[in-house]
Amino acid sequence: MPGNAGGAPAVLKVAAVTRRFFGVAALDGVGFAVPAGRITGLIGPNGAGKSTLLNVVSGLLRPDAGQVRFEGDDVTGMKPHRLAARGLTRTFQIARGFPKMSVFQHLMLYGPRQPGERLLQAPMWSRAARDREAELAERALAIAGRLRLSPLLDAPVTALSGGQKKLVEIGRTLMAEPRMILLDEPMAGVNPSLGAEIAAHLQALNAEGISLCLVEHDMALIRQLCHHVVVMAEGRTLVTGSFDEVVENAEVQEAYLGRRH
Ligand SMILES: Nc1ncnc2c1ncn2[C@@H]1O[C@H](COP(=O)(O)OP(=O)(O)OP(=O)(O)O)[C@@H](O)[C@H]1O
Repeated sequence: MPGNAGGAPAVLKVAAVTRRFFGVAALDGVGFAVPAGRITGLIGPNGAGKSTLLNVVSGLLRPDAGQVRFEGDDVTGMKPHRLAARGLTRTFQIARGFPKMSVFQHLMLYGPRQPGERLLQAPMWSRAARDREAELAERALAIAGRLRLSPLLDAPVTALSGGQKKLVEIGRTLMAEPRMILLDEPMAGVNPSLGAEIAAHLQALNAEGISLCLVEHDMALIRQLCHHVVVMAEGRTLVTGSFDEVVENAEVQEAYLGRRH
């Protein structure tokens, strides 16, 4: 297992975040810090609030109370495209997308553009927009290459396996040149060999300085990948620490594993 977070400064801070659905708190004052330049695992039993938290941090849901800070700035409630422009992106558990579009078109769709620029309106493009589009195409090809998606660039996303879709999700986030990526179950339902490949990609991205925070149920993967682990239960943070520290914790064993020593 990698060493612990070792006092790295926080890239992301979640403070006292509450989010209710029909009066019931899915998040109930949750707070924790994600160390910069590391891989953080966000774990907890079903219904703990992990997906809701990811939705709040990535701007899909507004919290009822509390604050989210990214690189020191208050980004609470900021829309996903603005967060992406600031360097914070996310993947989805089930890849979203447009069934008729190819892998290449998907990647291109998520490249950062200047305000007013639109894909597929070639006659209206300015020279600068065309140059930018060419840059984005080059970037999409490079990302597909590193994720071993090049042979699939022209394939419609519907033709991909679950694991390949997860790779496109990662590729999509990389188009925004992120400094931090939130990943919602990046290996769930993926065959073991592609899962190992995805794990290696995540480690390589992290080695390049991108902070990662992933929700994942597979404890072996959390142990293998994560420098730091945040355990949630019932909408709150139960404990944070290295994998070994959190699994030793009696409250975690009771809440997460359903047993006490
Ligand atoms: N859109 C919604 N409307 C109503 N309740 C919701 C909604 N989204 C989440 N909840 C509720 O909020 C609580 C937390 O759910 P959430 O999906 O965030 O947990 P989780 O930790 O991601 O669970 P899992 O590991 O099963 O995905 C659950 O009780 C869930 O039923």
